[in-house]
Amino acid sequence: MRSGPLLRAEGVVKKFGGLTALDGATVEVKAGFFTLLAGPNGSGKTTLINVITGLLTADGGRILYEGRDITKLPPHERRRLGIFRTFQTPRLAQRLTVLDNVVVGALERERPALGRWYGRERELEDLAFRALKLVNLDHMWDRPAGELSGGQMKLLELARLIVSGARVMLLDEPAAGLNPALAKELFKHLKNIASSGVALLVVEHRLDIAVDYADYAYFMHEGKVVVEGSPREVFENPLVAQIYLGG
Ligand SMILES: Nc1ncnc2c1ncn2[C@@H]1O[C@H](COP(=O)(O)OP(=O)(O)OP(=O)(O)O)[C@@H](O)[C@H]1O
Repeated sequence: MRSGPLLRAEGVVKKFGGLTALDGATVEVKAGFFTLLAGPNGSGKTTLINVITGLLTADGGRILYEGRDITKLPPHERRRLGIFRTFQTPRLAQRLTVLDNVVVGALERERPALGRWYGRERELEDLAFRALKLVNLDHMWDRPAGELSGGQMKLLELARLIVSGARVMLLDEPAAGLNPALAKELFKHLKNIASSGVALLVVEHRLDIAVDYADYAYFMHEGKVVVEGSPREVFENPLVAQIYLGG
């Protein structure tokens, strides 16, 4: 496993008019690690994800990927490097089977060289099936995606990301709307995905339920990282409690 970070956002500044949403935020994401990005509402978490994907242009700081400065790359080129994000609502083909939804994800990755899969459909399905196994959806492989529960659709979207060659996954509140038990179930799968070698950065403000699954945590406040360390250390830091209570 690589020891340096795959991705580093360094001293990122982002202003919206007179409001400073990011005020020199620095985070690192390592391959094989599940990294948590926590903080109260409005602390800049989503803005940071948007700057990392290139959806927003930073006013200061830089984004490094494998040590290379990608601050000026447009979003589609960052995607090509393997930097992916999910959206609140999964984008799935409802009438295709669960397995075929993942196969389509794999084909998207190979778009310039689709022909190379002719006669190798079996191999492609095996790849898709392995991704389904990672998120515990393999038993549903032949069901239409439209029949899945909301939580299962999120898992299917993650399986698609796995086969589409994501090396960095940025997930903005993937457990939003899930009760604590289901959220923990999701975090368990996220831990497996990270262990498979992906650099995973997950926005979640409920530190208490994520603490046992993540490897590292950043806590943001007013556009800065104010506490970082093991999730347990961050969770138990008095400043963190104070900020949440104050908010
Ligand atoms: N497009 C925008 N235009 C103006 N202000 C914005 C914009 N996007 C975010 N902001 C402001 O920037 C600050 C940081 O917002 P951001 O959404 O990044 O916080 P967050 O930590 O993700 O919060 P939440 O947990 O509520 O999603 C907030 O004050 C927000 O109102």
